[in-house]
Amino acid sequence: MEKQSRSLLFRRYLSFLKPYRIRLGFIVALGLLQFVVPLTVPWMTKVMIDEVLPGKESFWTLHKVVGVLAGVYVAGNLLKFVHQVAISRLGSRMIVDVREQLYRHMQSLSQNYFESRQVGSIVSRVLNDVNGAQNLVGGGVLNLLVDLFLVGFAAIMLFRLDPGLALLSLCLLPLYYLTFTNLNVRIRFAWRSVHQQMERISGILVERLAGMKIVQAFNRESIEADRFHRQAKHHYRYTVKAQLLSNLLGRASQSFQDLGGILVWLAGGTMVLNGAMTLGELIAFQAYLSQLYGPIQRFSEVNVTIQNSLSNVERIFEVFDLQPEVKNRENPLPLPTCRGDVVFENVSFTYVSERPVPKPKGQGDHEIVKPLVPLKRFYWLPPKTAPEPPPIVREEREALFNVSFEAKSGEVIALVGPSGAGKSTIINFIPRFYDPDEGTVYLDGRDLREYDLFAVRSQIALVLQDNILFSGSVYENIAYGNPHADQEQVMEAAKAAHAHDFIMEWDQKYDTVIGERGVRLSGGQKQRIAIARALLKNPRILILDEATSALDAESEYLVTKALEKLMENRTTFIIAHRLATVVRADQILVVDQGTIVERGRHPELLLRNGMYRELYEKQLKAMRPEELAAI
Ligand SMILES: Nc1ncnc2c1ncn2[C@@H]1O[C@H](COP(=O)(O)OP(=O)(O)OP(=O)(O)O)[C@@H](O)[C@H]1O
Repeated sequence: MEKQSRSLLFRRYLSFLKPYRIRLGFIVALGLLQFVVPLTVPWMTKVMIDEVLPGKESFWTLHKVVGVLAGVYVAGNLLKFVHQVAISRLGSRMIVDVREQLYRHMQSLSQNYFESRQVGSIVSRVLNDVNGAQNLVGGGVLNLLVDLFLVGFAAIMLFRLDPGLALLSLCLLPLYYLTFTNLNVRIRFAWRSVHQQMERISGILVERLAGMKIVQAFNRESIEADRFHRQAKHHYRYTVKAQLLSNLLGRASQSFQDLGGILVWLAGGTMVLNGAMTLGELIAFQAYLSQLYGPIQRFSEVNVTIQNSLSNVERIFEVFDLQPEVKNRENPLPLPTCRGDVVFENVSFTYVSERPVPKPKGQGDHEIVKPLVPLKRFYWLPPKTAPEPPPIVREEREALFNVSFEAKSGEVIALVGPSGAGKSTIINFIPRFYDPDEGTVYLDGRDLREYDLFAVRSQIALVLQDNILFSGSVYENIAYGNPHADQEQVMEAAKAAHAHDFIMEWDQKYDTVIGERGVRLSGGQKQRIAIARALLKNPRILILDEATSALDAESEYLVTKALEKLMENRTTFIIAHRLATVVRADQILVVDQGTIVERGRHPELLLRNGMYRELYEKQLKAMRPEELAAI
């Protein structure tokens, strides 16, 4: 991420307030009134002491002054209430926008982003960080604008009452500034540690909760609980440190305020005794002084919120600053109809991932954030930049070299080869999850990158090995393939996918709610619902990462039938694990170490005595008699 000064970060964040300019103006105006009204109080105290109480005015004047004072208090309170409500509503509204835009942006990011991060740490940005950032608007920060006016007004009044005394009372400010600057930078770093630690906790927590079966099967509960305890303990430590520093700053600014007051009592008291100042003037002076120090004191309190929230905001903008690797060119071509001719021409690709430098074994723990501290011990000026990002290693893994092949519309292309050969990498280029580093993928004769990304993806459906179903009803899961489909079409798709019968056996039928990732379903059922979802999309190109090996014979038969239906009249790419599919394919590509080593139809390849024949014979040996009969 580009290094950003805090003020730039603050301004970028506040740009989310742009649509609410009028509301913001109203809030600032209310805030001004809320503070200006009580500013009249010290002046009225002076009038009371110097004019009303010594008996220079009538009782009626006393009543009038007290009446005005009461009015000022009531108005002040009312204004404060309305002001607070308006601020919290604006803060919440703004956070909805930030969260929405962040989520939209995340969805536009390339697969690489999701593959190189833990789900929990991504979730932590959308939920925890955005929540924390809200306080920048809600937690009294907007009052600071108003406080600026208040400080100015109080300073003018102090100089009007007595310039010499005013200078004396302000001489502590430079010292206060240095204390503030140096404590402040430490508070910011402390909050950064807190948020980073929270991200680590949530990364591992989500992972372990999703894989609870493995945790329990390997009896790792108590080890996992210990890990959680260790992470939470560090989060606690960092939070305590951040709060301690914040508290220290609060007390320091209170002490400066008290010291200022004492100096004024000493010098001002002497002046009153010498007759150079009236008692009322001294009391008014003290009151204005506290109104000058009040905002400064408040600022040091609100500063805790600012520092905390700014480190959240930093993390939000880290995500906003990431650019999708795969995106539309300018004026992309529409793709209203698609034949489904796919050509790969000399495609090469290297996976590049960037991750923090791993700690050497025995030196530290990747589950715990190292406490972050400022670079210098003392700052005369507030430091301008964010801290250095952790050192990153760039890992490159060459995955494909010069892959070329041609798939004609309606053909079935099977990709076979050993694990890690590059089969999934090849099919990832078709929906543009990645773009090739070299070479070109053509669709209907044109470079895939010339088309609108959304249009390309709407022509493609995927049925993956580990089919992800979302929490919701079966109906919603199938309709995910085409939100415009009606009930009849959803049922048609389910029938074609051989899913209708088992769905109708459930009490709630299509309304049955399936758990997160479809845990209540068997492997074969999940697969058939995923096929129904793909059928409903009615794609021109179909990508199957076929995984029928884990299914029993009955499910496999039904899934195969469903797949055959799904493949009719579409260009189909299959990462084939089952010989039955491979044997019938129009073209078989044998992939090994990132290149296509053999290609052709089944009988030709068998004759070649190469890698295909080897794979074929290995599978043949492992086959059940009924599978052999099917071939
Ligand atoms: N996101 C990634 N980042 C880095 N390397 C990757 C990534 N995905 C795959 N690879 C690497 O690229 C190579 C090809 O992987 P790929 O998943 O395409 O193989 P595959 O033939 O589909 O394997 P399998 O049949 O086991 O699924 C492997 O060495 C793999 O480790």
